[in-house]
Amino acid sequence: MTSPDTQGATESAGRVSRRGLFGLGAAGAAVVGAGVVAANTLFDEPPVAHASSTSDPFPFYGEHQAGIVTPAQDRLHFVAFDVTTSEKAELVDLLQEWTAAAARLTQGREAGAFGAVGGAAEAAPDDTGEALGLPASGLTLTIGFGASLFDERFGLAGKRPAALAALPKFPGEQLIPEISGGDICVQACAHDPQVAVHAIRNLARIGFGKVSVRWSQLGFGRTSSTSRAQATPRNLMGFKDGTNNMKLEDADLVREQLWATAQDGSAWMAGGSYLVTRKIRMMVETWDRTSLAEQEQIFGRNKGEGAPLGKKAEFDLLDFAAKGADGQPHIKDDAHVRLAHPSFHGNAHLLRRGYNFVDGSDGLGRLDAGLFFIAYQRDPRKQFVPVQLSLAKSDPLNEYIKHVSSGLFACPPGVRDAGDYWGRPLFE
Ligand SMILES: C=CC1=C(C)c2cc3[nH]c(cc4nc(cc5[nH]c(cc1n2)c(C)c5CCC(=O)O)C(CCC(=O)O)=C4C)c(C)c3C=C
Ligand SMILES: [Fe+2]
Repeated sequence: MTSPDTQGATESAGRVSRRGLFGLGAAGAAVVGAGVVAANTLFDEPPVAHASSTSDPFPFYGEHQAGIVTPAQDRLHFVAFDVTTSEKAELVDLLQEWTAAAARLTQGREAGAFGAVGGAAEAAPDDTGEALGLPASGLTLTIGFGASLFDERFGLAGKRPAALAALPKFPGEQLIPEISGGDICVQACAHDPQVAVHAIRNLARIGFGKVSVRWSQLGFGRTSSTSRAQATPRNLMGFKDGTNNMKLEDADLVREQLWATAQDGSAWMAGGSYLVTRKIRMMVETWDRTSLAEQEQIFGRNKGEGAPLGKKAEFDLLDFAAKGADGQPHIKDDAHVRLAHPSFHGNAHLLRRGYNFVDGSDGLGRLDAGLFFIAYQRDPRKQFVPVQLSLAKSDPLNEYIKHVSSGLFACPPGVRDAGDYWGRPLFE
């Protein structure tokens, strides 16, 4: 683990981060100005293994992409791109450029070797500059490929994984096509919103002429824990969300239910995972006029502790058979946690990693707010789909929510080292 102090020491020993650049003073700045190449070679230093504070970096290289089991950060900028070039070689070039930029950005460095102020005055800077002086802030960048990328344009049709099958139409959903789907997505998570936005902005800048932004979403206040070391946060309905989530410590579950394998049918996805996004708008004004008892019955947990109804503590086990003095089950048959529970879906788990969103108000005095639901899994056909079918059919929560956007992406395995790039096994 690297404490802020030891990280500072590493910087003075040679690593040039955005923070280091500003700590160098005039003499150091002159060295950086003359030494763009030097800054680039220093970049090969191994990253720290774990982030110990909210400013530290997470490793970029590894078997799996960061941003999946990584303890969920507080902020999100999610973007979906459409690919506009029809040249496969240009797409591969872009993925290589993006990977190099992502490797730098996630370590708290600028997007390009020259940076916001180190290049020629006549050229546009290769970093936009708004993160100068900011640390890595736990930034992770996670890429995914949508089903539409596997059409005829790039000769990938034969490599489309069966698990990337279109999601069925769910009862009640009101999807807006313009904010759904996309050829490529990038999920940026960080503890500082400026760092997440900076990363996506620079990837979009690098992609100019090859991709265009289809839609994007900002999120705040993670609505899940992905590690037992994290406290369970609350969603905008005021309930603890993420209690029974898959956690990185659940090694067997993570291996069985999160990571795709070559035996699943698409060798290039081995070590990857499938991502489902759903923008779910909440009618918060209606919810806020609903009694506490009804709110708790809808979820099947109490609002204060997050405990299962009939139990006391948050992590007490759900008991769907337990009945109260009135002979009725504490947790109703249509409670959200019962409908979504793995035991009713062939032991199907999800790794939920969603965020709250508030996109201002809707012009009628109502908050345009809700949950940007994110879930990773090994096969959405066996995991997200059955759970969501059951929720869409019977969940009383539906009176207060509306699904307005949907995305499904195949997130490839991690980038192994500086010679590798996002999606290489797919394109080779
Ligand atoms: C299809 C998957 C799911 C969608 C969509 C979904 C929407 C949604 N959920 C909440 C709030 C809570 N969900 C909770 C538990 C929970 N939810 C899902 C799946 C979906 N939720 C699962 C698999 C579970 C875990 C069930 C279990 O095993 O116990 C909870 C309880 C706390 C927790 O365990 O996380 C809350 C609260 C909202 C508000 C929402 C849509 C807006
Ligand atoms: Fe849920």
